[in-house]
Amino acid sequence: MKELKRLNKYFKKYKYRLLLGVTITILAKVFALFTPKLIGNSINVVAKKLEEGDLYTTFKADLGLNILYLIGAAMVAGFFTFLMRQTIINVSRYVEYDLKNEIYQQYQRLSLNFYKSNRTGDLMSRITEDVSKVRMYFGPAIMYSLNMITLFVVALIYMLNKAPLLTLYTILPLPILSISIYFLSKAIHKRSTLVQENLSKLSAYTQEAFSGISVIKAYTLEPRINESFNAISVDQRQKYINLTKIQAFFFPLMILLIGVSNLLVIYIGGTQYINGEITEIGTIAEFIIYVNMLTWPVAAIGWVTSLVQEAEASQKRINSFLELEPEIQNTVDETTQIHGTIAFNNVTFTYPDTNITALNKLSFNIKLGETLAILGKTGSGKSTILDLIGRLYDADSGTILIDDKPIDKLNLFNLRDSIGYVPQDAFLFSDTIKNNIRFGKEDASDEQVIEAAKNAYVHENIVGFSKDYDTILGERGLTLSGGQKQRISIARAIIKSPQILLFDDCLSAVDTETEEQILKNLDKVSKSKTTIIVSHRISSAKNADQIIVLEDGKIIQEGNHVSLINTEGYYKDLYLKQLSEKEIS
Ligand SMILES: Nc1ncnc2c1ncn2[C@@H]1O[C@H](COP(=O)(O)OP(=O)(O)OP(=O)(O)O)[C@@H](O)[C@H]1O
Repeated sequence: MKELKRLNKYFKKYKYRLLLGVTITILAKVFALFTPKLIGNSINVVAKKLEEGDLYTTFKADLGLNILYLIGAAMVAGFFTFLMRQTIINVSRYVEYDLKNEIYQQYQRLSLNFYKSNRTGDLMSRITEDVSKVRMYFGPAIMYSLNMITLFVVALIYMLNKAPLLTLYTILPLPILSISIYFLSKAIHKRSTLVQENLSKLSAYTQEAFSGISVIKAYTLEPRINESFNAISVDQRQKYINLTKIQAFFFPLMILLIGVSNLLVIYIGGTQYINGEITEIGTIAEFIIYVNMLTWPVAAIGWVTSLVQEAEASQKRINSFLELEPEIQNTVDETTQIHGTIAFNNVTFTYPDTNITALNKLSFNIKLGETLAILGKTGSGKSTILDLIGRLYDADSGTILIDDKPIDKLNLFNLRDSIGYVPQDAFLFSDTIKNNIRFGKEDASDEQVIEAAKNAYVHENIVGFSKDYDTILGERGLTLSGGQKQRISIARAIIKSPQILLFDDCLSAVDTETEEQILKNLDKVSKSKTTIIVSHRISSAKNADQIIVLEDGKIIQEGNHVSLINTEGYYKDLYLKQLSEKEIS
């Protein structure tokens, strides 16, 4: 129960609703337990008529009254049972909602590395499957426990009052039922976990196959994919069959044990009645109903125990995420104004998961409003520089200064707010083009959206779509070309009008003429802003105030376009190569 302690705050939060739920549950059960008594009484009335030949009118009146009470008690019990579910199960839904939000907010707080070291499937299952297991602890587990306790206490008092010895014999098989259901529930849980695991494997496989459908078709991989899919499906079928087999024991076991209890009541109750130890025949009927009413709550002890164990295991997994502290922390509460000078002094950074040293004692300075272009072979550390400026990671050694202040002494949210970042792989949400651009500035007017799109040189493309800016993108919407995606992603950064603009090789999918046009526009919009352009093309870098060339996380060349094309090295070689390519084309 240690892990579930974290949930006590929710008991506090919903204490009044829960208290109401407890009261209602007790009332519901008390009224439900009138039924066996009244049925017993009715049978006694009939027996009296048969034995003593009561007047027909007295018999009718007595029986009628009993039936009336019976209907009344059943209706009241039914009403309270409805309210019981409305309170306790509702509380479990509120807790489920709160817990999902708590986990989601924690996910948002955690740093990028957390996402790198955990699979998306795991993150999803914490918030869906694990939370729903925990909800079972709050809802059904509490409700059935209360049910069981109330029923047991009240029924036992009634029963012991009526026939103590018969009571003992009647409840004898019940613990066996409870223990068997506990083991059965555990076995069911084990097998259903296997089914769940295989199901996620199956859906992950299918999802990947659908995402890569063009590769599958191009390489005619369908038979091979079908074969693998079939193998997982067969496995899934077997796991389901195993689960069904064990589930099939559940009700027969209950019926068997109820049958045994009923037999005991009839046999022992009958013998006692014959011997005169029980005076009323109605008692036997009353006890049979008690046994049947107690069976499910007693079986529920076993079920509830396994529910609590599952909830504890799920909460343990949830806690392991909730207790994580983000690696990147905001240490400054007051607002910090960012202007945009950037300085790297001897910065070294190694990715913790791969142990790759992406930057090695790197130093450079960018003045306010200047443009720096970064070139270099793939894997030389260009994108890593941009990640460190946005504090997606912290450097291992050396210092990064923004406006002459160490980066970690700035308000993290102000820092990120002042950056317009265009990633290498443009990511667009399944929403309209307009809203995708507006992600950069929530309150942007339509005119501002159009202006940004024009500057990113994508306006013409957008107005060519039938719903222009209201065109939906994403899986069920329009598929854009790589270059169009990149330019919408640029428009998103421009509209923000940030102090620092970071472009990570985001013109790679556009032709050189469009690139030139966009760069011209960018020059206009980034007049007083600090800009870093990562690229593999000389054309993107040539107008920058400063150019650095990286290799293995170190600067191997720096200068401006003119100085670098006059120096032997990577830049000049690339320039000559791209120049000849241009001539060919
Ligand atoms: N998230 C990450 N986790 C672990 N290692 C990484 C991660 N990102 C990059 N690396 C490694 O760090 C090195 C530098 O990567 P980086 O992405 O900065 O290079 P790049 O110069 O931008 O490359 P490209 O031109 O291909 O985009 C590479 O060797 C890469 O494998």
